[in-house]
Order: sequence, then structure tokens, then C-alpha cells
Amino acid sequence: MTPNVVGRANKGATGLAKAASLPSRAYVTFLAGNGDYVKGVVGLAKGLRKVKSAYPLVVAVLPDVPDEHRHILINQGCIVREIEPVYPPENQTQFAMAYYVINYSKLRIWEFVEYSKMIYLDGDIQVFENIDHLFDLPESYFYAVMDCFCEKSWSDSPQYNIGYCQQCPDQVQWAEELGPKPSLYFNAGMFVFEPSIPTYDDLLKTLKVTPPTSFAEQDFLNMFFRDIYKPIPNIYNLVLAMLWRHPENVELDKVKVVHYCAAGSKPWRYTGEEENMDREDIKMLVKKWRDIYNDESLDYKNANVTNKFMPVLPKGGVVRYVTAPSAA
Ligand SMILES: O=c1ccn([C@@H]2O[C@H](COP(=O)(O)OP(=O)(O)O)[C@@H](O)[C@H]2O)c(=O)[nH]1
Ligand SMILES: OC[C@H]1O[C@H](O[C@@H]2[C@@H](O)[C@H](O)[C@@H](O)[C@H](O)[C@@H]2O)[C@H](O)[C@@H](O)[C@H]1O
Ligand SMILES: [Mn+2]
Repeated sequence: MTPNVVGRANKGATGLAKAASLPSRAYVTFLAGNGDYVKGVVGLAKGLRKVKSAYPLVVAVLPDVPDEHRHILINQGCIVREIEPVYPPENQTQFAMAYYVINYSKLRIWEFVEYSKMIYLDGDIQVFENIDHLFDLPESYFYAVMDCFCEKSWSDSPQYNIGYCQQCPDQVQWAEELGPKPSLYFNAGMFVFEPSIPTYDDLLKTLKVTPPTSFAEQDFLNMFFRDIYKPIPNIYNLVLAMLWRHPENVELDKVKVVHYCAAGSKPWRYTGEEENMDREDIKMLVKKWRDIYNDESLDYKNANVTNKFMPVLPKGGVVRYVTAPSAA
């Protein structure tokens, strides 16, 4: 494969888009560290291929993602793009669950302005049915699925302590003495958004004066986009805890996207030992994920792909095109 340099990734969007006629839409995920989340991203890439999505998967990688993992992703047809970490105001991070602080780096994806619209998906998400139609939702809103406050990961929140959840707002009324009822709150594992440099600059400027809270960038994004947030049905991001917290709100056979965020549910390291992990529906969903991950016919080199070029953005941020291995 002979790489040829076609321009710098940070070139003006129109320049890059014109030069490369890049798709103006893409899925994007985020990868940090040298651990096993890369398996999640490989699974996601194969899942999107299985549902015949028309759009590429961009992986925003932190500098600590090793070349070996980058090459695994490139060989699965992903567009790998390095980003710099984003840290919240220092000496306050003790308020956020420490392992979430790195998730503020997700904010870099607003800089990917060669795409007019993107769908962000966590690496622990799988897409089991095509959701490309979400790219056609009306512009200028932020679309995501409403979260649930009933897991003990919410035990620091007033909602949890009075038993209030937006999934069943009539069950326990919001206590006015706690202040205004919280706006609708989304899970930040999946959202439809429009990259924009002014929004990106505003996000980072606002972050500088926003102390971290329990759910780090998820709380921050909920605050930042609260005026344009539009809930979409939970078939587009099934937070697993919904299965035992609000089964009346879940129609599992209609679910298109599953978010393996419950403790112990990451399919690539699932043992079934944690609470709720011995449920039949959890075992079925983990098997569904593993069947895709292990299906070699879904590997990029074996799949029937028509696009001969895939932009590769290595460390230097320089856009290089390599001729994709012919699928024929
Ligand atoms: O060590 C890590 C932790 C997180 N992530 C990325 O950050 C996302 C958010 O973290 P996670 O999904 O674990 O949070 P949860 O949704 O489970 O609370 C993951 O899906 C990955 O895409 C990662 O790449 N490496
Ligand atoms: O950094 C904060 C994270 O907050 C969210 O994870 C949480 C959240 O979903 C809670 O509502 C659940 O109770 C919890 O289990 C789960 O881990 C996002 O999925 C993740 O991408 C990331 O933004
Ligand atoms: Mn997640």
C-alpha cells in the first residue's frame, strides 16, 4: 500500500472535504489507554459493517493509544484520528469519578468539522440494526437518549436519594425544596451532533469555569446543551440498567443499539459474576455482541467493501490515503 500525503488534517474543512470528497457524515467513537477497550471499538466497527451503514467510523484516539491498537483499527476500516486530552479545571477532579475524568477528551470531536453531522458512540456500544436515518434528523438540535438515575452510581445525586427518576416521573414526585426539577438528562454514550469550531471553542471556554461532577463530561454536556437537547427513544441507546430498573419502558426486540455500561457487562471481559449479570437477557446481549466480534466475515479485509480509499490520520495529523485492500 503506498501512502500518499494529500494535506494536513487541520486544513480548512472545505479544503479537505473538497480535496478528498470525504463523506460529510460519520460515526465517531473515543479510545483512551492501551487496555481492552480497543476490542469494544473493533466490535463496534464490525457491527456497523454488519448493518451496512453507509458511513465510516472515526476513532478519536488519545496519544496513549499504542500504534498496535491504531493499526488494528485501521485494518478494520476505521479512520483513526489522534486528539489531545482535555482536562477539567485542575485540583477539582476529586469530585468526578476519577476514571471518568479522561472522558472530557470526548469534547475534541466537535473539532471534526470535515463532517457536517456525526453520531457519537461509546466503545462499549453495539449497533444491531441500521440507524443511518438518524443523520437525517433536523439540524441545530442535540439528540440523545434519556438516562436512568436508579443505579447506585447515582447515589451522590439528590434524584437517587429521594428515589426520583425521569424514567418514571409520576412514581416519586420531584421535591421542590431541592430546587427546580432537573431538566431532561441524557446518557452521553450515544448522541447525534454537528461538529462546529465556535461550539468547540465555547465548550472548552465553559469547561474552564465548570468544576467537575460525578459523571464528568456527561454532566457537562447535559448542562451545555440543555436548551437544544431532544430526547430520542431508548431503542437508540439501551442503558442496560433499564432492564431491571424500568422494564416497562423497554421493548427489547425493538432495541437497535445496546450500551454495555452496567458494571460487569463489558462483553469482552464479561464473567457473569456481578449483580444482574446472570440475567438471561444480559447473557443473550453479551452473546450477540461476541458473535459479531468473532465473525471473521465481518472483518474489513473479508467484507465486500466498495470504497477503495480510507483516510488515515496518524500521529502527525497529516491526512494520508492508503489504497484499501481490495475486497474482491
Ligand atoms: O479506559 C478507557 C475508558 C473509557 N474509554 C472510552 O470512553 C468511553 C466511556 O467510558 P465507559 O463506556 O467505560 O463509561 P460508561 O458508559 O460505562 O460509564 C468508553 O466507551 C470508551 O470509548 C476508553 O477508551 N478507555
Ligand atoms: O464520563 C461519564 C460517563 O457517563 C455515562 O456512563 C454512566 C452513565 O451512563 C450513568 O447514567 C450510568 O448509571 C453509569 O452506569 C454509566 O457508567 C456515559 O455512558 C459514559 O459515556 C460517560 O459519559
Ligand atoms: Mn459506555
